[in-house]
Amino acid sequence: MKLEIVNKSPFPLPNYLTEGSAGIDLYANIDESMLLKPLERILIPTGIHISIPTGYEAQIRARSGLALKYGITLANGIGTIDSDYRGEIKIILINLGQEDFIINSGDRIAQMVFIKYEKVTLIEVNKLDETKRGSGGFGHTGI
Ligand SMILES: O=c1ccn([C@H]2C[C@H](O)[C@@H](COP(=O)(O)OP(=O)(O)OP(=O)(O)O)O2)c(=O)[nH]1
Repeated sequence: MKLEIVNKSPFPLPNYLTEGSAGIDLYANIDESMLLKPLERILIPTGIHISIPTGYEAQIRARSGLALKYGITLANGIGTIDSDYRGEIKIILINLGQEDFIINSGDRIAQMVFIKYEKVTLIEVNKLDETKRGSGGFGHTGI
C-alpha cells in the first residue's frame, strides 16, 4: 500500500516495511525537553500528517522498551488514526513508572501500524443466536 505523508519534523521518514518491521517509529517533535512526572499525561506532537486509504486505519502503539524500563505508555491504550484525519499525529503519553521521565526532541516515543478493518453494517435485532458460551466471560472457565 502507498501512503502520502507530510513530514514537518526535522527527523527522517521511517524506513517502513524494511527488515520485516511492522511499526513506524514516531519521533517527539518538540522545541524543548519535557518532563513527565509519575502518573502525568502529556500530548506530544510528531510533525507527521498522513492520508490513509479508506478501509485502513493507523494504530499508535507503545514502544515495549519504554514501557518495560520506564513505565512510559499511551494513556489511550492504542491511538486510532482515522483515514479522514489530516491533522498532525500526536501521542498521548502517560508515565506509569515511579520516576520522572524526560522526553527530548527526536526521541522515538511510539510506533504506528497500519491495519485494514472490516466495514460493518449494524442490523438491530431483539435476540441473538445461541452459543455454548452464552454470556459467560471474564474468566468464567477458570484460570
Ligand atoms: O493517539 C491519537 C489518537 C487520535 N489522534 C487523532 C487522529 C484521529 O483520527 C483523531 C480522533 O481520534 P479519536 O477518534 O480517538 O478521538 P475522539 O476522542 O473520539 O474524538 P473525535 O470526536 O475527534 O473523533 O485524533 C491522534 O493524533 N493520536
